[in-house]
Amino acid sequence: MLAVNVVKRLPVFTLQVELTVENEILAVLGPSGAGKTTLLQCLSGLQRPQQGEIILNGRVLYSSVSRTNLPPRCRRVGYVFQDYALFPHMTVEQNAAYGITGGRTGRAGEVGLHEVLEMLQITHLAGRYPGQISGGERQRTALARALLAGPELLLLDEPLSALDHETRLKVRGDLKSLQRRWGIPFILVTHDLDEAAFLGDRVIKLERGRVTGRGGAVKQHGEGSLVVG
Ligand SMILES: Nc1ncnc2c1ncn2[C@@H]1O[C@H](COP(=O)(O)OP(=O)(O)OP(=O)(O)O)[C@@H](O)[C@H]1O
Repeated sequence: MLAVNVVKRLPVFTLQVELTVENEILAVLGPSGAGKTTLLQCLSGLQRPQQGEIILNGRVLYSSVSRTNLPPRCRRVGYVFQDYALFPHMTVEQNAAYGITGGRTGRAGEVGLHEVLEMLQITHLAGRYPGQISGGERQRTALARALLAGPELLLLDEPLSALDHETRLKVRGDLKSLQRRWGIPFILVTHDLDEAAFLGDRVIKLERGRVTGRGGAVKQHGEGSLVVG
């Protein structure tokens, strides 16, 4: 379980978020500039909050009280970036294998590289380079790399935004079953209400750094409003 309570001052507002996430998908919805990426970066260790704490399965990743701030590589937090950030000079298999690090425990130890490639349906692309595969396939490769690092939490920043409509519909179903199979919390950032409703077991809406809506289910109610259920 992830427990978060952070405060981070930004130039135009203060990000102030308190939430817990079980082994489920939390969708974070909100307009551009609301602080969604900043929140993910605080969780992954790429940015440092000013106050609060972040606790993942009982491990303190950040605490302003005990002055703890684990570096990203020690957090066991996977991050799939909006543009997937694959290494262009490495094949699909090499990119995915980059996630495997010696001595780490977790699902990556049990489930090997080839099983993950198989699960994500990219085995036949193992020898290709990122420039030779589609957007959806690049996304799967980035997911494979993130999962093979054995994360206890997976962060996905607009994971479907680079995909066309049809691929998006397919991949979002796959993402949901992947989370069920992997059994760790996923936090997924999106602008898209429909996507949040489909993917999120729970949804929060972030505006100017504050949670302005929480719901178990999102219903479209007029122009993009969030009905807290
Ligand atoms: N390191 C930083 N230093 C200064 N300002 C920052 C920093 N990171 C983010 N900001 C500012 O904080 C606000 C929140 O940005 P953030 O990228 O978190 O929003 P977002 O909700 O992810 O937006 P988008 O959906 O457009 O990606 C913005 O006003 C941004 O300009």
